[in-house]
Amino acid sequence: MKISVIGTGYVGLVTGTCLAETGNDVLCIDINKDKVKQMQEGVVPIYEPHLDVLFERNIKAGRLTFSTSLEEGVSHGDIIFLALPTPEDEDGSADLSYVLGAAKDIGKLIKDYKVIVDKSTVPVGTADKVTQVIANETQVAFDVVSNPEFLREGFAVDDFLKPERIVIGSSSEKATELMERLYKPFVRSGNPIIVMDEKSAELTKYAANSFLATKITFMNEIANFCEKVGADVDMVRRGMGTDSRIGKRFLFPGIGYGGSCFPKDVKALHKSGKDNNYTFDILNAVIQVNDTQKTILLPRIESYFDGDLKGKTFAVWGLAFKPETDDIREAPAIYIMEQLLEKGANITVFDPEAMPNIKKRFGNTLTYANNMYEATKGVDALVICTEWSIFRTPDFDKLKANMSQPVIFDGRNLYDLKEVEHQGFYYSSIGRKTIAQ
Ligand SMILES: NC(=O)C1=CN([C@@H]2O[C@H](COP(=O)(O)OP(=O)(O)OC[C@H]3O[C@@H](n4cnc5c(N)ncnc54)[C@H](O)[C@@H]3O)[C@@H](O)[C@H]2O)C=CC1
Ligand SMILES: O=C(O)[C@H]1O[C@H](OP(=O)(O)OP(=O)(O)OC[C@H]2O[C@@H](n3ccc(=O)[nH]c3=O)[C@H](O)[C@@H]2O)[C@H](O)[C@@H](O)[C@@H]1O
Repeated sequence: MKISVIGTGYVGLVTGTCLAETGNDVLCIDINKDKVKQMQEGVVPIYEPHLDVLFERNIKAGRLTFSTSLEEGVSHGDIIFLALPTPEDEDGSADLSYVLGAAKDIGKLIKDYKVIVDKSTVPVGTADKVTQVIANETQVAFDVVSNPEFLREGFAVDDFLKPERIVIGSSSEKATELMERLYKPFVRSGNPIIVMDEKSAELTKYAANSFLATKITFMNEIANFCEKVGADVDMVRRGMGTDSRIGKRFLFPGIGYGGSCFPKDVKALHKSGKDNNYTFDILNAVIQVNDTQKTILLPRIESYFDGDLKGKTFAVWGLAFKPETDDIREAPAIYIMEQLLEKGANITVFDPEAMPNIKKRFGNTLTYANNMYEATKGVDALVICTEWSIFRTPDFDKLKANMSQPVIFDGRNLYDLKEVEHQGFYYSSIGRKTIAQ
């Protein structure tokens, strides 16, 4: 099939590449000229495991091409995916200007029947709005489908190629048939394509993300309570997670959820509630608890150093909002580092992939190390913000030799308490007892 993808961020790029992988002729459109040039030269503009192999293969096969021209995009695809940003607006709602702006332009350019697919995460009612905006510009027949994306950064290719489910919100038989045909190669494992109305599909996406954010937040609160009463959240997590009704995943406490989606999507659903005369009390609490959780290590760090961080030096390991990505959007590390800098501390950072993005944001206010050990030379404490595998089994002797004090504040519970105690570290983590030497 001929496919166009408008917007080549995470979702657009993965969607386009994976659809080319199953033999479709895919044209990806982006307004960012530099990005398009880079992609035309065969360079993947983001770090995402396994994407480069598929990307290269499909470009070579001529199935994956790039352009800045929306006109070309509208003429090329029988199915046109909108994978455009829906960032948080000032009032917490999803900013639909990219999606509706593109819809209007598509309306002006459309010459024959097309299926326009909302891949972006959008509030209930957006498919209707997109339909209206296009219909205002053209007499040509078209259908609008809601097809939310559930991929996770770091596992995006696998999630797209082997999805647990595909949700299609459509009230047109013709469009539904085309979408089912397009996705057929991805459901060979027996996972379902769930067809529903557009509004339910739109809400499914917000409900899924908000539920997962709530699950994490609940565990963060349990972790905080564990510290008050002397319980160990790792044990509680294991005890709970073996109940299949609860499940083992997304129960890991830490320094709050971040990323480009959970924070904005929880707020957008909360705001959607307000707009429809419904108060999501639970989401209100989730937003507040997560805001506090992001900087929960700070009072501990301050208290350890008797309230004076001026001139103290810290190593920060992990800057991305989670491992296996270079994405720093809403990364807890950012909030912690901003506050440490404000209090006069010096920081040396290391992350396997996110250093260039952090450099763009923090410039020379930070020192950038070439590896995890270099970051710890002469520091008063190590702060861990992301659970990259490389941080999980460090050489503790080397760390002790490098650091001016053996002190670790761990926002991701990477180490076994007995081991760090044995190694002679002061160790503060989340929801577990503090090891004080
Ligand atoms: N990042 C993720 O893991 C996931 C994101 N989503 C949703 O997918 C949507 C897109 O998210 P990301 O891919 O992260 O976005 P992104 O912000 O990484 O990329 C968006 C791309 O669209 C381009 N763009 C902006 N305006 C354009 C226009 N008028 N024409 C052509 N290109 C244009 C930008 O240059 C950029 O390359 C959002 O609604 C997001 O909530 C859904 C599931 C996963
Ligand atoms: O809509 C989206 O953009 C995507 O949002 C999330 O994917 P992603 O943001 O890539 O990352 P997750 O693995 O879900 O992690 C999100 C945040 O939660 C945190 N988290 C996750 C799991 C956990 O147990 N504890 C925890 O604190 C992570 O550190 C991270 O900051 C969802 O998992 C995807 O299904 C969804 O498509």
